[in-house]
Amino acid sequence: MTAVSVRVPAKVNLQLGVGPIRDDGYHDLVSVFHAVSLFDEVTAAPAGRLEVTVESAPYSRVAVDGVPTGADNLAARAALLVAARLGVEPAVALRIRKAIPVAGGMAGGSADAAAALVACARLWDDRDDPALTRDDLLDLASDLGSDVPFALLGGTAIGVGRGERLTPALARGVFHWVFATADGGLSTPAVYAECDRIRAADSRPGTRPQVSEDLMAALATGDAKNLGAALVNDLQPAALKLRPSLRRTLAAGRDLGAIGALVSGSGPTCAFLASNDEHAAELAADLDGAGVAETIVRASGPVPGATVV
Ligand SMILES: C[C@](O)(CO)[C@H](O)COP(=O)(O)OP(=O)(O)OC[C@H]1O[C@@H](n2ccc(N)nc2=O)[C@H](O)[C@@H]1O
Ligand SMILES: Nc1ncnc2c1ncn2[C@@H]1O[C@H](COP(=O)(O)OP(=O)(O)OP(=O)(O)O)[C@@H](O)[C@H]1O
Repeated sequence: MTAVSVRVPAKVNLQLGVGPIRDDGYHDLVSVFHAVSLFDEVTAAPAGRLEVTVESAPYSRVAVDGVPTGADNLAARAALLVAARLGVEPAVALRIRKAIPVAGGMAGGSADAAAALVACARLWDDRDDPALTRDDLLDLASDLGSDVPFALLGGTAIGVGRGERLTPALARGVFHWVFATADGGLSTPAVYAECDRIRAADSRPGTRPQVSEDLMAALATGDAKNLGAALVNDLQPAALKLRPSLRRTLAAGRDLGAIGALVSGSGPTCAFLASNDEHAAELAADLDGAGVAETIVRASGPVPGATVV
């Protein structure tokens, strides 16, 4: 069997509604996920034992030094789960080429896990009579992390529960984005904990979130301006508290004409919506010049989830 490569997209949450903390430590969410054209690639090749290498993708400047290469890499954990389910040895070399910022709020580790699930299933499962269905892969994905199922699905989708229970959303057209990455990541649990602290200090435990009607209407009609106005992230105040410099980044994007601006997921990457491709190119150049970010990258969405290439 030869090597299998899988390309997998980053995500931005168009809406991230966060409910009160649950007994299991997670928060009930309403998450409108949107997959964008910033891709990691995971190649799975037969090997003597499980090995992981991580590098920056060609033409990308992602700092990969903090990413684990042992069994705690999410892609390695995905390979181990698939091997256990199929009753085979996890004898695979996983080569991860990253363009998704690490600990950036764009679900890079989750994307690699989803890619490894697909790559290992293709490598080890019977093509004519597969033991693992798409639903089995989605179940394994949700065991790996709340964002992993969406990285399999891609497109635009509403996630509830921890964010792992997905329904595709009706979305028309293509949206053009500019992402401003930051130097150094933010820890997802730390951002959720800060969100709880802010709410406790305000005596507001958080209410059960609802899907934004305005957002769904903007998606269904492909109206970028209305989408920009409807973007919302309940984790943003916490991310700004932990990384105050992001206020300047968001303000710069708005001042330079972005039609929507928000922190992506748990941050610290900031996402800016442009009216069209040309506007995105201008906004990216202007944001680059403003010096308010580590790197500026353009992407469009929605794009498909983890795909064999
Ligand atoms: C911020 C988002 O990226 C938005 O899509 C996700 O909610 C985070 O998803 P993820 O990184 O896949 O998160 P997981 O690996 O499942 O959980 C990491 C930690 O994030 C917090 N967490 C995550 C999801 C959730 N619904 N509530 C939480 O409180 C918990 O502290 C948890 O221990
Ligand atoms: N394949 C991987 N790629 C990146 N990080 C990984 C990977 N496997 C494990 N990790 C660990 O996970 C941590 C979070 O990284 P990740 O890039 O997934 O963050 P994130 O994009 O903020 O996540 P999310 O948006 O899902 O909350 C990293 O600090 C790293 O130690």
